[in-house]
Amino acid sequence: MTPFTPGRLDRSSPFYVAGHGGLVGSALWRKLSAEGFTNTIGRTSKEMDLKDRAAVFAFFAEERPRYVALAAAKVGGILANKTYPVDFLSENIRIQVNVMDAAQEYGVERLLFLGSSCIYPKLAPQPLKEEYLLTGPLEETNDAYAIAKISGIMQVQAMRKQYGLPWISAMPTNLYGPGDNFSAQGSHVLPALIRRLDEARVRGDKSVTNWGTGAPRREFLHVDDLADACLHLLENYDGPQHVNVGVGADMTIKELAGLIAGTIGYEGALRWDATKPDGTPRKLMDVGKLEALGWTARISLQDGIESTYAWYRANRNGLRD
Ligand SMILES: NC(=O)C1=CN([C@@H]2O[C@H](COP(=O)(O)OP(=O)(O)OC[C@H]3O[C@@H](n4cnc5c(N)ncnc54)[C@H](OP(=O)(O)O)[C@@H]3O)[C@@H](O)[C@H]2O)C=CC1
Ligand SMILES: C[C@H]1O[C@H](OP(=O)(O)OP(=O)(O)OC[C@H]2O[C@@H](n3cnc4c(=O)[nH]c(N)nc43)[C@H](O)[C@@H]2O)[C@@H](O)[C@@H](O)C1=O
Repeated sequence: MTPFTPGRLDRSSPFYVAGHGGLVGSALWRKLSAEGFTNTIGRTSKEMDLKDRAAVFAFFAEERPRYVALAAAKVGGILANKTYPVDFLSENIRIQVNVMDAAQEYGVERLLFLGSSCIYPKLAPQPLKEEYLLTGPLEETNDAYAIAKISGIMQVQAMRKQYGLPWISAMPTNLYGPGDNFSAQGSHVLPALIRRLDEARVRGDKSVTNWGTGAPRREFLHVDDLADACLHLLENYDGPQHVNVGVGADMTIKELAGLIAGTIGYEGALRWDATKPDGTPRKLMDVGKLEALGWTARISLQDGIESTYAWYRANRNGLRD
């Protein structure tokens, strides 16, 4: 078989963005539009439930996408993952299996699967290198989700082995940006803090209480940088190993809360509720592989928080619960 050489994607070929209405999918959609893609396809979960295998096969038979970005998933923060492990395992596995099986059946040329940094062992050495996958036990608050994501990486690798398909996987660190989920219970920490601290500022509260000890360290990547990295990978990378996507720097949750409070002008005290889970102590990506492929993040955390806060203020009345 002739080895596949990645290169520029054809701008007029059908490109299906699974999950095009979500945080990542909508950023990918913006990126593809800005790059001149003219045949981008999306379906909401109401229009097509990706858990419905027959519907997914019918869609691929009809639309015949040449490229696919798999950014549809059941996604949530630490509490949602801890509370609903069955949903995070079962829904994600079904979505991935249906989309990838149909993509194989209908000859999709390039597919990018999106996983998450939670695939790595809870106590893996830092920074997290791609080869640390499956070297130790997972973090308990999101092990079901992580197993679903690991099975997605495996499915991509299996498609490569069995059918010679040049499909790839990317593992983003914690993401944020316009279109994020700002719900009180289900969201990730960065949007949760923007909302909580802004509401406290408006009410004039003297203090706010956040989850956990504030000691865990996390890395935050703006979703527009992620979308840029996804297209870069599709045009410049082919290989069985997943590729980390991050900025290569992290901070404590306490530091993040201080940064957000400063940005939005909240001057009250920040308190911590240690009865809530901390999750994994640290998740810092080694981004050496991606840098060697010629990509680095561009949006600073300060700029990203400012623009995300502006987006939140402009859209907060119509947000999902
Ligand atoms: N957010 C983060 O911090 C991180 C995210 N990721 C990964 O990025 C990807 C996208 O996440 P993100 O954009 O944040 O998630 P969102 O929750 O913002 O978006 C999820 C998308 O998936 C779609 N979807 C979910 N279930 C179904 C279904 N049964 N049928 C059809 N569509 C469905 C939703 O469609 P609809 O809105 O129409 O229901 C929505 O468009 C995921 O794979 C996630 O694991 C990785 C690392 C960090
Ligand atoms: C992307 C990633 O996201 C999840 O893992 P996580 O990194 O632990 O994500 P998180 O953003 O929810 O929490 C980060 C830290 O922040 C603390 N924290 C404080 N206050 C709030 C708060 O108000 N909300 C939330 N959610 N966390 C808070 C919280 O206690 C924790 O210490 C998984 O879905 C996982 O599967 C995954 O892939």
